[in-house]
Amino acid sequence: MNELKITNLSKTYPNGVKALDDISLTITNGMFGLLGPNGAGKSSLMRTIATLQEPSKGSLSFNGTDILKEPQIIRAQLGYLPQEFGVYPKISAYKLLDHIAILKGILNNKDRKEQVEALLIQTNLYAQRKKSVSNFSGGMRQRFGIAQALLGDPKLVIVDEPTAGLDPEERNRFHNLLSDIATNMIVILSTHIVEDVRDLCTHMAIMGDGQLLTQGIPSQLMDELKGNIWHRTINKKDLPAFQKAFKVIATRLFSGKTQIRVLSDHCPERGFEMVDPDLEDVYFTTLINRQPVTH
Ligand SMILES: Nc1ncnc2c1ncn2[C@@H]1O[C@H](COP(=O)(O)OP(=O)(O)OP(=O)(O)O)[C@@H](O)[C@H]1O
Repeated sequence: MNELKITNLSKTYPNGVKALDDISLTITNGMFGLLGPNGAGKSSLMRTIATLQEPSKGSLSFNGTDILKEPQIIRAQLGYLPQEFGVYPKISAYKLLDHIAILKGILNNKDRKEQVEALLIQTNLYAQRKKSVSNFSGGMRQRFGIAQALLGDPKLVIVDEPTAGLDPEERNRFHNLLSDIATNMIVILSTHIVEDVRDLCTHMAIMGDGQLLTQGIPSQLMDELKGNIWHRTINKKDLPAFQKAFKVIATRLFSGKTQIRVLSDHCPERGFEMVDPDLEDVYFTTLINRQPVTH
């Protein structure tokens, strides 16, 4: 079992933005979902774990090794799919993956050929191996991104907002690929898409304004809200009045009608119906309450 331990981690950028504020979190094998709105600090946390930037305070250890003191230990065991992969050179997917493998230190020709071919097959890109990645669709690029992250048999894989812009079929394919790899390693999925976490993750945390607002097992976090989520269809023009009177956590359109979900430990008023909490309720309730977890 691998263990990533994050203790009291803070990061303030030179411009004064406090992107991470005293984060403590322990992550073990499986898919871990890190949810938060834009600017919450997810990418800052991912880059710090990947040792691409140093924290201002706090410590980070991987399987007992202090990775701030010995960053090469995590670098050798890390696969990273960043939010922006940059520009792809106009060479074939096979050649590019082979090149990245050399950069990762896989120098034995036979081993490298085996790994590159196996990963192209695993990510369903073998048939397209002679095509340039710059001509790939968004979904194919993301699968290529996973292939490069898996080179060298990592124990920790970080994927930052991987499904943004993918169509439902590609997203599904990408999800299956991620869940297949997460059995023997830690996979951290950083996203603002609640469904990605709901579909894939055994553990999760929610960040807001650089702070860790909650963490736990998705089903347990949903159970904790049982009896507190109420639903009602309203006229759109009445929305401001409902927002004034109740804690409206979400507004959804369904067949052109406005539906609201309200957080309350009792029936807010006649016409509301109690519903089973979903992960979006956990997410929005957490962001509205904004009480960081204390350790
Ligand atoms: N290199 C940097 N220098 C200064 N400020 C930064 C830097 N990188 C991020 N920030 C700021 O830190 C805060 C957290 O940003 P970060 O990118 O970590 O959040 P995020 O949750 O990943 O959001 P997004 O999904 O938009 O990437 C934001 O206010 C952002 O503007």
